[in-house]
Amino acid sequence: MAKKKKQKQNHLERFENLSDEQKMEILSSAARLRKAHKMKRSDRGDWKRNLERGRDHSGKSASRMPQQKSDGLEDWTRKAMELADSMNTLDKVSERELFQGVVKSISRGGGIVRGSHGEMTFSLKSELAMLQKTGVSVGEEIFYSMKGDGNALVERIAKRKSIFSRPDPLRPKLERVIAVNIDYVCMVSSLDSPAFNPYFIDRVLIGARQSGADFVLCLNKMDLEFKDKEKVLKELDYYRKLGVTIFEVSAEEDLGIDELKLFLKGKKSVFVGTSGVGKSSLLNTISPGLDIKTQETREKAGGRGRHTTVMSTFHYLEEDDLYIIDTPGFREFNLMEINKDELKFYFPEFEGLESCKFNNCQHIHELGCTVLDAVEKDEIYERRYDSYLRILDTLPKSDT
Ligand SMILES: Nc1nc2c(ncn2[C@@H]2O[C@H](COP(=O)(O)OP(=O)(O)OP(=O)(O)O)[C@@H](O)[C@H]2O)c(=O)[nH]1
Ligand SMILES: [Zn+2]
Repeated sequence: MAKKKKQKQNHLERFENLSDEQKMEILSSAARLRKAHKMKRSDRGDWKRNLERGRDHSGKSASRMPQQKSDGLEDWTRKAMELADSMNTLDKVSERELFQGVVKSISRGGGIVRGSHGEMTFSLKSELAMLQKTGVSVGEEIFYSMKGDGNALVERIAKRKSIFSRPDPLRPKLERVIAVNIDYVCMVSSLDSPAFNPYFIDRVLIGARQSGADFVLCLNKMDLEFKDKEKVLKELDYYRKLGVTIFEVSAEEDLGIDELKLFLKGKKSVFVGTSGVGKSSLLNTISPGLDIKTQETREKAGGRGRHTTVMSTFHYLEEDDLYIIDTPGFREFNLMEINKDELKFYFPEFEGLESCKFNNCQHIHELGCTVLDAVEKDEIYERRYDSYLRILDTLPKSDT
């Protein structure tokens, strides 16, 4: 009995160490075995009829029928491993012809992929769904085979280089992936109308750092004149000191666009921003071919002025060698997988200070806090410190 248990464990451990392709082969086989078993079971017509009548063949009550073995994939995976062992096929996984592509957009159960065959709809191989914790996302690099109907079947997903996500606004524990494999998170803000919001920028800045991509700030509507312009520009200087890349642009007057395009060339960029900052206008100025609906064009078309971009969409602009992912306008941007003790590490201005009296100092009101000292002496910008406190307020406590 103990030996059997060990064998079972062994099979599962070996399964974990297989390549993705081998795993998939085994899972396919497991699914086939399970299906065959189910069909066999449903063939037992008279047994089933007896069961429905509440009696088995021997006339015993159905409640005392032996429990059916679990349909759990784990057991079938183990059986498939045994089968592969006995037939010696594990090391000879068939190399089907696979093509490479990038996921352009997502819809229920699949989406659109841009690959060697142009753009086509795709579906996911069912075993893949079992291997992946989250489904595929926009920007995903995938390997697909061609199905008989001319659509793609995603067989493998490449390791992600970056993941830009946020919590679901209604279910905060649920991660909503905005885009993957991106080089830049390009945040569009406006100088005014809507007002420049550095608190929002600070959150996205942290989200970008977590994702593994670089943060880029595009300050749009630079053509506007308004009384607090100097104040906003001073704020920008502070971000520059923190090492943030900033482009001052005007989509309306085509200012600073060429510089931005040159910077984005050959890189994958996801564009984010709150509604009305001119993200759609900016993308259309970058490339009129994108033809993204702006608030004005929507109103002219009789729309109600609400967002039309409901999902992220990946665009490749061959002429300029730009990879751009457009996203719906965000109303809020919260952070995930970060706790109260970790937030300080996302504020580079806190680095290099002498350590606080308490090594678990959260820099709120503790005695001997060097961050508070530096804020008082104007060595740390108070507005940024205020942002730190506001974000801190929204985060969960550390687990320890
Ligand atoms: N003055 C000025 N206005 C601009 C500029 N860019 C966009 N706008 C105006 O700002 C408004 C909003 O522009 P959109 O491009 O629709 O903004 P958006 O960020 O895409 O907004 P949503 O689609 O709602 O997410 C429109 O009335 C644009 O004409 C700019 O550079 N300067
Ligand atoms: Zn402190």
